Amino acid sequence: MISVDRVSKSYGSGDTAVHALENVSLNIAKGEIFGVVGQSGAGKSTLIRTINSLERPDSGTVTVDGADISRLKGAALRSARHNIGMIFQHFNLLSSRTVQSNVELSLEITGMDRGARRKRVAEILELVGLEGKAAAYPAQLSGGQKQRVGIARALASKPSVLLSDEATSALDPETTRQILDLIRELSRELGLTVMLITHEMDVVKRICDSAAVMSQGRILEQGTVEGLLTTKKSLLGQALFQLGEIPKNGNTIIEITFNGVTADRPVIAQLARTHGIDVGILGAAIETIHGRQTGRTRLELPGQREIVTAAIEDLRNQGLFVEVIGC
Ligand SMILES: Nc1ncnc2c1ncn2[C@@H]1O[C@H](COP(=O)(O)OP(=O)(O)OP(=O)(O)O)[C@@H](O)[C@H]1O
Repeated sequence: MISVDRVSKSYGSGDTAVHALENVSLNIAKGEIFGVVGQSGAGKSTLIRTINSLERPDSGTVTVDGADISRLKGAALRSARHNIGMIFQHFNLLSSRTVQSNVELSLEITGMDRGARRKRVAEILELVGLEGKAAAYPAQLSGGQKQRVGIARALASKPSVLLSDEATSALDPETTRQILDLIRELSRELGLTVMLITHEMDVVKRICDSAAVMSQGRILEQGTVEGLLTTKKSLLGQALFQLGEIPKNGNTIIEITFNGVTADRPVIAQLARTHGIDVGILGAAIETIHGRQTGRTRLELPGQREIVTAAIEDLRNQGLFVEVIGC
């Protein structure tokens, strides 16, 4: 649905040039929720702006729903842009207009008649949980309600793509969860493809199917969230699963990676029972992602080397990924 192919974009020239994007490639499938994470200045906003064509890449191609958006002009570009909705950190609502009027504005531009606009606004406000709020002004709404208006406005013209630029960064944790859940529901219900940029790893964990980590204009890694989280060397995995120092006391220290299938098995109890090992849990970072458990646990296995080796072998034979990280 969205394909970014070897896109580069610099600002300025010569020694002072800033390479905001360097040879960036990614593919987002229809209906997928794709997160882009990275520190400030990583190039996330530039990337999102090349996707809605607010920026033209210096080289490379951006295709959205089959349209080469990096090269379109005039009416063709305007039409391709109608297929892309966008939501923002600070909502960007017009304070002098009601909720109804804010949402309707995006439909006026498409030339839809007044009756059809009213009907569509009522529909979309219900979808985002704002029925009864059509006559309210932005100042009368909570942050979460304002973002719901932002989402309604972005989706009013039935785009197939939603771009989110730090849409939950100004919201408290509970409201963030509600808005993320709403985006996920809408994506599933409407078959909407979502690309969201964020500096919050938790956002990725909560709703994304796939993610890319950016730094200094480059993509450092990308893949499915489950894949990234269970890959030990993954930056995303490390950021989410911080298990602290490895003790050096002569005991064997292992890490078990759970990949969604095995996490609900009583692995540790079984290890203690079957092999008579007095297992110590040094840390665990298990998350439920899309209803499946994913993560790592760090265990200390005291006792005779042969018994511990046999126990590790046993875990591996159960299909678990086990690494010995200290002994
Ligand atoms: N219009 C511009 N002119 C000059 N430099 C720019 C422009 N827009 C972005 N940059 C530079 O490009 C780099 C990438 O910026 P960008 O805004 O894409 O990063 P970001 O990851 O979105 O950061 P943030 O999270 O702070 O918004 C930065 O070094 C920034 O200073």
